[in-house]
This record gives sequence, structure tokens and C-alpha cells, in this order.
Amino acid sequence: MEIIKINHSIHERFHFDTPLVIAMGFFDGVHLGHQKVINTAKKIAEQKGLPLAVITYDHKPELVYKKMDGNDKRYITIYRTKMNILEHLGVDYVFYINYSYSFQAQSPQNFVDNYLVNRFNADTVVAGFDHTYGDKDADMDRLPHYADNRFSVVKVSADLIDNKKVSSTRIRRNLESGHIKTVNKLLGRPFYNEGVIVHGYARGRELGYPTINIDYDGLQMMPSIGVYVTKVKIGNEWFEGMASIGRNETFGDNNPITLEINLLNFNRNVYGENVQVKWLYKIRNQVKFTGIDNLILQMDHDKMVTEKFFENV
Ligand SMILES: Cc1cc2nc3c(=O)[nH]c(=O)nc-3n(C[C@H](O)[C@H](O)[C@H](O)COP(=O)(O)O)c2cc1C
Ligand SMILES: Nc1ncnc2c1ncn2[C@@H]1O[C@H](COP(=O)(O)OP(=O)(O)O)[C@@H](O)[C@H]1O
Repeated sequence: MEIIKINHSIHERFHFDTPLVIAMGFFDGVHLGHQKVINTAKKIAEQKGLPLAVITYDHKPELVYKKMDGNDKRYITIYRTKMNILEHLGVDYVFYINYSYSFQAQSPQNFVDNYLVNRFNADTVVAGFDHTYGDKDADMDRLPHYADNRFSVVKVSADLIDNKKVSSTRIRRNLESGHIKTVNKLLGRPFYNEGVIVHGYARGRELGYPTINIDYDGLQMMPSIGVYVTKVKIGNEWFEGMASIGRNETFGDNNPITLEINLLNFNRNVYGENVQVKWLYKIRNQVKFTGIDNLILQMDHDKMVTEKFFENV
């Protein structure tokens, strides 16, 4: 898969020679609904013998017109994760457009002419039923009008789970309320993220539960504070683990939020390793314990729950 970064003013003369089948969308999460769009485009590309391209953007469009804080500015899938998943879906080219004020200020007709036709040589454009590519007049029902027979348009219907639309917003809400099973169902894979193992306060080994402390990208949206069953990939190996994401309240108020994972049947020095964490099940909320002994007793119990989880999968 080739990633081609496009800036509105720098790449004015960009032109792709081969006609393309293009799936268009922001695709945060690359959830089951997004996968339906991309798989539809993939099938058409195969039937026509053309490459499959995805048009996506480097950040949320809202960033151009409002101040964003907290989880609002974070992503279910950051750049690397999104690209990784797109590659696995069989995408040949990604046009990664810098979403700037000047890019968004184009009229829908200009976007279609400048981008879909002139730059990207669209043969077919596929997107979800609610996709917009500019202002309120830029919906999928009007795309054939702007296309004016220069490319075909395919509108993909909503993917429903439990009678509700699969959407990034629904996934974000479930992440924020710790409903990781629902998150994973909507994504069509376990929610995962990446990071690097750094030093903590060396308390873990004294508690009898050493933890890898994971430093992750600030733009990565994480599950809500709590204790979770996870799988952790270090090098090429997967390990079972119990994760704590929280402020380690037992050790004082207002600590920063950290991600720490005790790995089962593991005893190695792994500082500096890159890891991937797959989130599988929420065990409980964080507790501010009155003493270390109570925290240890609770972690003994968490370990039992974690082992049971893996016995039953
Ligand atoms: C499975 C698990 C559950 C935890 N639950 C809590 C908790 O409920 N309350 C809390 O204050 N800390 C909790 N912790 C965090 C420990 O306080 C933390 O791992 C310990 O302070 C080690 O810190 P260090 O890595 O900086 O040495 C938990 C840790 C793990 C691995
Ligand atoms: N079962 C285990 N789970 C997690 N880390 C382990 C385990 N066994 C050994 N380690 C090592 O111990 C380190 C964590 O020890 P800990 O006392 O929690 O110190 P710190 O929090 O300062 O890193 C890990 O980074 C890892 O290198």
C-alpha cells in the first residue's frame, strides 16, 4: 500500500494516471460500517481490474473551525493503526489529505473537479450513505450531479448492529463508558493501541504485581478508567495481562492517568520494547484502597478473573 500525502496548495498539479476505484471517508476506527464501504469498493476494483484507493484526512474536519480538547481531539485509530488496517483490507493507495481551511473552503463542485476527477482520476467513488465532502449540499445523493457522468457513484447503506447504526460516535461513547465488548463488536476486531514500555515508580514489584507502564500517543483515545483483561504483544509474542488505566488513587490524589499491565506467567525486563495492547473485557472500576494489603487482595482476585476469562475463550 502506498500513502500519498496531499496538501491543497502544494500539490495543485498532482495527477494520478491510472483510473481508480475510490472509497471516501474519514474512517475513524475503521469499524464494521467503514469496512462495508471499503469492501464494496474492493469488489468493484477487482471486477474492473483497477486499483483501490482510499481518500482520507489527517485530522478531524472540526479542528479547522473550533477549539477541541480532551477526547474530542483524540482518535479511535491514530494514523499508524488506521494505515495498518487499511493495508490489511487490501487498499492499494491512500490519499492522505491535509484538511485545512483552504481545502474545506472549496465548493462541492470544485472538490469533485479538483480532487475526484483531476487529481485522482476516479472511475468509481464509493462512500457511506451519510458521507459529506464539504458543506450541507455535499451529500451522496447529490454526488452524481457533480460527477456529471465522469465517474460512477456507489452509496453504501448503514451497517446495523442491535438495530442501531454502527458509528464512530457510538464506539467513542462505549469506550468512554467502559463497554469494551460492545466496542469490539462494532469494530469487528478487538480494540487495540500501541505504546512503549517506560519506568513507573517501581511499586509494582513490591506489591508482588510488577507492571509494564505503557507510554502512548496523546491523540489515542483510550477506554475509560478501570481494570481490564488484555492481551499484549511484545516482539512477536502475545501475553495475557490484567491492565489498570487510572490515577493509582491508593497512592495519592491527582496522579496522572497511567496505563499499567501485569502480565501472567511472565518475568522479563522489557523496558523500551514497543507493545500492542488488545482490550478484551472490563473487570471493574478503580478503587481508592485504604491500605496496600487491600489493593493486593483485590489484585489477587483480578488475577483469578483474568485467568478464568482466558480459560473460557
Ligand atoms: C490489575 C490491576 C489493578 C489495579 N487496581 C488499582 C486500583 O483499584 N486502585 C489503585 O489505586 N491502583 C490500582 N492498580 C495500580 C497499582 O496501584 C499500580 O500498578 C502500582 O501503583 C504500581 O505502580 P508502578 O508501576 O508505578 O510501580 C492496579 C494495577 C493492576 C495491575
Ligand atoms: N509479570 C510481569 N508483568 C509486567 N512486568 C514485569 C513482569 N515481570 C517482570 N516485569 C518487569 O518489571 C517491570 C515493572 O516493575 P515495577 O516494579 O512495576 O516497576 P516500574 O513500575 O517502575 O516500571 C516491567 O517493566 C518489566 O520489565
